Amino acid sequence: MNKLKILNDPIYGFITIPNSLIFDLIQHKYFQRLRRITQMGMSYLVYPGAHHTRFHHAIGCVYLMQKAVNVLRYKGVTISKEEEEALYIAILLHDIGHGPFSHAMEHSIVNGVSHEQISLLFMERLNKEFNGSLTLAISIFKGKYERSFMCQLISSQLDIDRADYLKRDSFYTGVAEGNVNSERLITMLNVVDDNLVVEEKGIYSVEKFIIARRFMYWQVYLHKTGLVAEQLLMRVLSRAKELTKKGVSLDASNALKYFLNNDISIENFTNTTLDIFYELDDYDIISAMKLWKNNNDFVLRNLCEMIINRELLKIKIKNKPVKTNNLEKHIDKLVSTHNISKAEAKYFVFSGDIYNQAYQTKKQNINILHKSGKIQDIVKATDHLNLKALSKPVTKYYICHPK
Ligand SMILES: Nc1nc2c(ncn2[C@H]2C[C@H](O)[C@@H](COP(=O)(O)OP(=O)(O)OP(=O)(O)O)O2)c(=O)[nH]1
Repeated sequence: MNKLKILNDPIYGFITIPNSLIFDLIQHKYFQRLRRITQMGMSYLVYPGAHHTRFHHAIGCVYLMQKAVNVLRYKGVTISKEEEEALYIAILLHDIGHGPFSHAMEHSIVNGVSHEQISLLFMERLNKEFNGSLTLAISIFKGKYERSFMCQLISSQLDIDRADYLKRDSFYTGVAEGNVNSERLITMLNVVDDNLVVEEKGIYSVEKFIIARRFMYWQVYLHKTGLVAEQLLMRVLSRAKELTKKGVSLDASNALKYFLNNDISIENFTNTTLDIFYELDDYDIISAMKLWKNNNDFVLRNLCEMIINRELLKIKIKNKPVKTNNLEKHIDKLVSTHNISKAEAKYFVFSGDIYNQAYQTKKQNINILHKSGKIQDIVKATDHLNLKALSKPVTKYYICHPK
């Protein structure tokens, strides 16, 4: 069977699958599941085109990693065949642990287990099945491999992940401001003492990249309507769990029922849990909400209806934390109009905060290599007045309540 396939990607054009192991991993049912996990959670309720999946993103990342390997080798950096393959595997599988709706449900299906931890569990399982062929990829993914630049290509402030998702999310949402020139950024990469650097002539592309990511966070990923939808989605699951604990039987797929019935944290995330997690994707959640919107429970029924019919709560973004009496006012109103308890009303009246930092000065810095050989953090190397200011973390606050 010919395993050297070519995929057609709307962003980069034809993507060649580099070898038969990568092909077998793509064909594997664990990876195919990513076709059913949306990349941007509920953002498609705001940007109707944003229906792309983790599958698209992972394949795009492999393409960019191939570019990076070629560019670095051309510049004289040695990368062995084994290292090259490990880089492709690590980037292909870096998001394999994302659950339904990606970030939107990360903290509601399981307790305190990140998608990176679940990605690692899948990689370790696949490593057994593929007789140890993923060992080096796992070491790179964990950031343990001694050649740091390889770990930095997988996870840093200028990594292949970000280079793909900004461009891809910009394409599928139609938000032009996120359209970074990923291929030029990669062309500017180099390695000094096994650390990733960007050549001086790439400074303006790096500036654009940092600003584009900031724009995408505030304008797209944390868009207030997407935010309220994702908050409602989390509440659907916590209400469903609460009802299940009280003995109410809810219709759902077996996989979803398992996570409603069991509080899973990293300590009890067993091999069986992983098998069941593999069964779970966006479709389980959508199907359940379609059934639950007719449930007798006021809270569950209304939360599901709001998402399915896109009749969301009102949301206001503020620069200061929301005052308790502001929340109480809306809670009391809901209690009296619907004759429900305060605890039930709190499913529809809540506040929270959102946070973003365009560039972190203290970890996984983006380093610029000057022609003189000097290496400098981008914040110091640039004459862009705003870049230092953009290193400050920004927190905003929100309140949600019925219209
Ligand atoms: N709708 C929505 N999408 C989000 C949110 N946070 C992140 N995303 C999307 C934007 C990107 O397509 C992708 C970025 O997250 P990943 O899990 O791929 O990477 P990671 O968390 O490492 O991102 P980072 O390196 O911190 O930028 O997820 C969110 O709160 N809501």
